[in-house]
Amino acid sequence: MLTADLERRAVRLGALTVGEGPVVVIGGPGAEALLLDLRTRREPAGEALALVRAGWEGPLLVEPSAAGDLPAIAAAADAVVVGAAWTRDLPLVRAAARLGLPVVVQRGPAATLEEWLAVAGQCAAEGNDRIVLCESGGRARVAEPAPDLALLRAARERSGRPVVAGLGKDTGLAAAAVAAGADGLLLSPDVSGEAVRGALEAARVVGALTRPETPGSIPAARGAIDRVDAALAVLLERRVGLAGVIQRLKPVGGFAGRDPDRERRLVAEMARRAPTLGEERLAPIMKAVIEAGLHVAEERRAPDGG
Ligand SMILES: O=C(O)C(=O)C[C@]1(C(=O)O)C=C[C@@H](O)C=C1
Repeated sequence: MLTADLERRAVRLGALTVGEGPVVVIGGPGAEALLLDLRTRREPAGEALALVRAGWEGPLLVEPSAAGDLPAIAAAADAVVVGAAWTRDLPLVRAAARLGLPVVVQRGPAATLEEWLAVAGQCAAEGNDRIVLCESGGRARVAEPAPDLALLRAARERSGRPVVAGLGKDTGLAAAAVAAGADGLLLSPDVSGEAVRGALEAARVVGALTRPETPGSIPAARGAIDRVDAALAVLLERRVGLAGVIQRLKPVGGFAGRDPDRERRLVAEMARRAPTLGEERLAPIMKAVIEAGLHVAEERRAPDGG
């Protein structure tokens, strides 16, 4: 039995790596990889793929509408998606695994963890170990299927394989899925641009807080730093708003009402979570942050003559 101690088997989908590094967003236009569901297309597979490829050179994941689509997929896609509807069709699963492409294995809505991992095992038995699991949930609770995040977590731990959360068009659970450990978010091909942007933001900001990264190159390390800075910026913006509220509530606000004791205490508290920096290095950082907040509060009060 595989355990969480085993090195996670990251899978490359074209230029995109799933399972190590940042959370990836797959789906419609604006995402890092596109998803093409041939079940929704009228043209033959080859034509539909040529159309998509004419406008997109990046990673492309394709779900077949029938076994006959597989050769066209092998020729033009970066991964084949074995959707929930196919997981009971073992000949198709095996044929998909033999294409030589990574396989995304979606859990059937009623499948248990064991049944789901057994489908992945069928792919591995064909000599294809480039498997990504996809948890999209069942139809038990809400009109739209929603991923079972506990199951996603368990699948990731048990298999050591990357797991993506299938969110469809509703990206309301994007942040929760990233926090639960999803390696990627899989959206519908026809999802709105706004939903894609929301998923990308959740992947960056929540991923920065919850997902350890060990980048091995300067661009990867800069990418990781950019994600941490994105989370820092969100928190700094929130902090400046709260600091403004407190200036209005205090009997004497602004620079005149500065409270050095409170500033020392909050730096000491932060040093517990940032021991590498420690109080001495955090103090000037927080001084700059606090003073920026006080300047903004004074600017905002100025028009009222306050
Ligand atoms: O806690 C306060 O009294 C505030 O005004 C907020 C705040 C801060 O930004 O955290 C700002 C100025 C004070 O010197 C201490 C803290």
